[in-house]
Amino acid sequence: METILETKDIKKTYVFDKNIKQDVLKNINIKIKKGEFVSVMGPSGSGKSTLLYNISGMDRITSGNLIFEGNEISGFSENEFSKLRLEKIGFIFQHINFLKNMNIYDNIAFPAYVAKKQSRKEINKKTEELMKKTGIFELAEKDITEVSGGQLQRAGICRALINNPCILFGDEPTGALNSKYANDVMDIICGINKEGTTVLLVTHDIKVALRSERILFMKDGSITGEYHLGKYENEYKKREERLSEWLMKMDF
Ligand SMILES: Nc1ncnc2c1ncn2[C@@H]1O[C@H](COP(=O)(O)OP(=O)(O)OP(=O)(O)O)[C@@H](O)[C@H]1O
Repeated sequence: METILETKDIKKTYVFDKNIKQDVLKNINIKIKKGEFVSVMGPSGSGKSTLLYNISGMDRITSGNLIFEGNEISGFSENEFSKLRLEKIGFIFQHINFLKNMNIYDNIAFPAYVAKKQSRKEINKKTEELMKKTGIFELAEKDITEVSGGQLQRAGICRALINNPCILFGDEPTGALNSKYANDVMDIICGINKEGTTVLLVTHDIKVALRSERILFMKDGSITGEYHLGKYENEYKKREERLSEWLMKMDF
């Protein structure tokens, strides 16, 4: 299968002052295949979110190579990264940051208005389609303060998908939700993956990781293990046993 995203020896170093540096990502080499569903797990502070932000173009790596759809992008300018994020990348945050003076519908459609790749008619069609798919169509006119956390998270997924990204990143996308909402959100993400979108999530939650086909384990800024679960089917119990056993071996 074709690789959509590859990292070669990427590093991220935070410099606090002249003498204090922290290497948060240390020579990370990963390959994500087109259409794959990958989760990143690991202890708190191991660098999972930093990895996600750096490989999605939200933040800049310190050194190494970042290859997206076969093109080296680590040297991109801010403008080039903005364009790439807008057109090719979807990102679901744990705590969605919506614009306060816009209703849910316009918040979802906003990145499409900015990208100017779709006509108004196409944007409306896509927005409605996504809102129906995630079960929030009736909330279109609502203010962001008038909906539940689970509904807001679904709206965040719609916004992340409005420009038809090739790859969807999520930083603890179910972290702020109760288990019912978390399950619904994961059903939606799995559905999107089945339709062909590559998904890469950071999670602490084994239930979320169980939906993915491959788990990367991070410790102290390095990928220290990976586990192939295979495509999510119905053999939930067996997957849970296998993954729990592996995570125990990884000291998680
Ligand atoms: N902007 C920043 N400036 C300085 N240090 C940072 C910054 N962002 C993260 N760090 C540090 O990098 C390390 C890794 O943080 P990161 O948030 O990536 O870990 P994580 O594995 O996602 O943790 P958690 O599971 O708790 O969210 C931590 O020591 C953190 O303090």
